[in-house]
Amino acid sequence: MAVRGHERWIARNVRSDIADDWSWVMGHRSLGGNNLSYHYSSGVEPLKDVTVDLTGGLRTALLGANGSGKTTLLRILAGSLAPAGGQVTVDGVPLQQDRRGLRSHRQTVQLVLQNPDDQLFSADVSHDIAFGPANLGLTPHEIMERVQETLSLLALEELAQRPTHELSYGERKRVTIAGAMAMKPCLLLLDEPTAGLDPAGVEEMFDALERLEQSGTTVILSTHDTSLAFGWADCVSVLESGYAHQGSTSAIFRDLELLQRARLRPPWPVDLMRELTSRTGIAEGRQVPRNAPDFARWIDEALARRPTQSGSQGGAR
Ligand SMILES: Nc1ncnc2c1ncn2[C@@H]1O[C@H](COP(=O)(O)OP(=O)(O)OP(=O)(O)O)[C@@H](O)[C@H]1O
Repeated sequence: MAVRGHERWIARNVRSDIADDWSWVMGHRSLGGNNLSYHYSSGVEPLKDVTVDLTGGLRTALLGANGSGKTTLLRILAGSLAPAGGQVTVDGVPLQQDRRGLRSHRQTVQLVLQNPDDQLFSADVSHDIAFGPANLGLTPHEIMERVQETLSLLALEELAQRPTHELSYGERKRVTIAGAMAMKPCLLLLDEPTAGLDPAGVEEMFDALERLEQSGTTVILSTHDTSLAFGWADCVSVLESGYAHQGSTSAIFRDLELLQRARLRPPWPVDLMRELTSRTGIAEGRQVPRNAPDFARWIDEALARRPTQSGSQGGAR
């Protein structure tokens, strides 16, 4: 069976130890949404009363089924859509929905939409990445520096001169992230960044996201892939019937009723743990391992602890 790209990435990089200890988070900007509501002119009301807290330095996954309002919420948080009710805040300060407030907000928060073709404007990759910085009034030298920095951060150097319309879907997705990153935002909101990517593309995407995080950017992504969120995120916000349910990743994925209501499947490690518990009698109650190598270690330990027929502790092998 092919190993999916993000699972390979998670196996190498997951930070499962910090899910319930957020005390290390310092020096980042935080984004909040308080009691947000929104309705389209068609009458559809995807957000009724949504409160989310996107803490700087933490990986947050926004989860929800198709049509649950993920894109709508991200657009409101990024300032590209004004909420019907409620407030967006940065470090607790309400966003002013006027020209000045929104301009400054977009330097702090950048949104990358799901479809790259909605955000590619220029003929070639370098010009596209330069588009945002040029609008900030930077000098040509500063713009060039930002383009080079971003190309290298996202491992896109070889594509620098390529026409955007010739790029593959995955390459176009990385270029749109590069365009957002060139604005040097504190928070990067990604709408379904892995949708449509093959396993290698997903792995490259997560490698790139990790480099962004190392450069001090907080990444928030939306997805309906619960296994991806379980392996990657520190905390999770689930959109369901116009409301958000937020908590640490381990707490949210313990709530199987919530997942069912939200029309989401439990992540594979949660499913596997339940299956193993019911078949082998190994007691649940500990944190579910987040990836395959952790799972294998946990099984080895559990088998070693099992009493043998002679009454002594058994060995796994
Ligand atoms: N421009 C629009 N006009 C009218 N209704 C819209 C518009 N955009 C979205 N909607 C509706 O709002 C609801 C939420 O859409 P949204 O795109 O925010 O959901 P989503 O969770 O991102 O979905 P998906 O996972 O399918 O991308 C859907 O019912 C959708 O049909």
